[in-house]
Amino acid sequence: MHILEAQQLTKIYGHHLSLKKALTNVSLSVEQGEFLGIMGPSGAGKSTLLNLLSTIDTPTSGRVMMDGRDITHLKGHALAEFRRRQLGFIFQDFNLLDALKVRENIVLPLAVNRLPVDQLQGALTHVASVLGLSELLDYYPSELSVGQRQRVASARTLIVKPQLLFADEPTGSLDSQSATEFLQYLQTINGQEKMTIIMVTHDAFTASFCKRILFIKDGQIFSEIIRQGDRQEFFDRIIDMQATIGGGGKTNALRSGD
Ligand SMILES: Nc1ncnc2c1ncn2[C@@H]1O[C@H](COP(=O)(O)OP(=O)(O)OP(=O)(O)O)[C@@H](O)[C@H]1O
Repeated sequence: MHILEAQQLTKIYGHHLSLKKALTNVSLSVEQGEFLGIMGPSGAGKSTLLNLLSTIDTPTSGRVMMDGRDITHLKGHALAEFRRRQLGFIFQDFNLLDALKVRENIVLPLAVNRLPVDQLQGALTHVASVLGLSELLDYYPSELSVGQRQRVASARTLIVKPQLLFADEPTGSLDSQSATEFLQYLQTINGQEKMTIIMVTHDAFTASFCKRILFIKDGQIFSEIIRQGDRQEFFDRIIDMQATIGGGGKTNALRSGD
C-alpha cells in the first residue's frame, strides 16, 4: 500500500528576476513500512523534495498524497493538526528544553493531548527502552552527549507514533559511534514499529541502513537502488552510484565491525 505519493512535483524558487528551478516533475511513491533514502550531489534538490513531501513547503505545481488524501495545500489549523498527528521530523538541531529533564522533554508532545498518566508513562517507558534511554530519564540535556541528545529528540518525535518519519541529515552532527547506534535504532523502529522513514543524507554509510535509495540530480530522479544483499553490498552499490552521478558529496568508509 502506498502511504505517500508525489505526482509531478516542480519547485521554482524566487520571482521573475531570479528564478531557480530546484525540482522538475518528480513523481514517486513510498510504501507503508519503507526506509527510503534520498541522495544526490549538493544542490540537487534533496531538501527541497523532503520539504515538499513533508508539508514544510508547497510545490509550484504537482501534488502530494498521503493515504490517498491530497495534502499539498493544507493550511493553518488543518495543517498543524495533520503534522502533529501523522508526521515526525528529525533534524540536526535538537531543540531540547534545557530546563526540563529528559523524561519531561520526551513526553512534551503528549502533554498537549492530555493523556491519562498511566498511558503517558507506558508510552515513555516503551520509547525510552527502544532508544536506549531508560537510564537517562532523570538527567538534564546539558548532562548528555550529542548522540544521547539526538536520541532524546528522536524519542520526543517517536512517542506520538507518527505514521511517517522525515529525517534530514540526522547523523550530521554525530560521531561515528553515535551515528551507528542512532541508525541501528532507526532500523529497529522501522522493523518493529513498521514506521515509514524517509531520510535525506550525503553519507553512504548512513544511507546503507535504508532499504531503497532514490538518487536526485539537477532536480530530477536520476536512478534508484534497492537493497538486496547485506549492508556492505548495499554500501558498495551506493558508492558506485555516487561515482556515476558525480558532483561530490562526502562518503565515509564502512566502519569496521558494522
Ligand atoms: N529558499 C530558496 N531560495 C532560492 N533557491 C533555493 C532555496 N532553497 C534552495 N534553493 C536552491 O535550489 C536548489 C536545490 O536546493 P536543495 O537545498 O534542495 O539541494 P540539496 O540537494 O538539499 O543540497 P545540499 O546537499 O547542499 O543540502 C539549489 O540550487 C539551491 O540553491
